[in-house]
Amino acid sequence: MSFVTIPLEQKQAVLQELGGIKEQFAARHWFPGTSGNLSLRVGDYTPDNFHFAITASGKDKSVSTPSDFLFVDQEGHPCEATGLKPSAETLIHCEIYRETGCGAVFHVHTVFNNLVSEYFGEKGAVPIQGLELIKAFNIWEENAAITIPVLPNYAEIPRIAELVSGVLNPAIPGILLRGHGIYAWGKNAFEAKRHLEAFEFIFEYIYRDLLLRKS
Ligand SMILES: CSCCC(=O)C(=O)COP(=O)(O)O
Ligand SMILES: [Zn+2]
Repeated sequence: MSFVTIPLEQKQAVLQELGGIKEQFAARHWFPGTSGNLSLRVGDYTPDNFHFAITASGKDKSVSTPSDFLFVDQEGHPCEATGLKPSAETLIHCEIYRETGCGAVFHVHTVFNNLVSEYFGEKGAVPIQGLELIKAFNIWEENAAITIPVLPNYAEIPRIAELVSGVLNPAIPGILLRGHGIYAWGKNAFEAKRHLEAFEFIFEYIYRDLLLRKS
């Protein structure tokens, strides 16, 4: 494990932005039962050398404390002296950064993303067509059809992380874990938040659409 010195101003900016996002998502009840994790990259990026701030594992993400986040390297190891433990799902964040070069990765558990991931779990992908919110992914084609990958929710996170590169579609900034939640990312926190909000809108739409069609 090698420690790096991240300039104080960079650290403060990242922690402030990530803390603000955490508060907004908590207000939407997007972190039930300590679930969910958020990360924001800091400094330069190459696929084999990057650093990011990530939520500490097992915390109540609806409260703000000085020990909410820590900084880790591209392997998910703390890159500064700390007593905090990174999110249990840090390796999935590492894999998404490595594959996409993105700037932020947000993971939340919601009833809608869980229901939809389970409904389409066997198929391995959620199909969507013609919704306006697809434009939030920068896809502007009329009546666009997209699919969101769904990965199995193995107990061992490295087993999930190693599947990410095989299903990741660079045009679709999200992956569902079956019966677990969504990972959404973007080039920065603003974009990752826009993507996550669009995914959540779409999942609620799919759920309600399926109900309507049944009745
Ligand atoms: C109680 S939720 C189970 C773990 C999980 O899926 C999650 O998102 C939170 O884990 P973390 O280690 O990031 O707190
Ligand atoms: Zn989770």
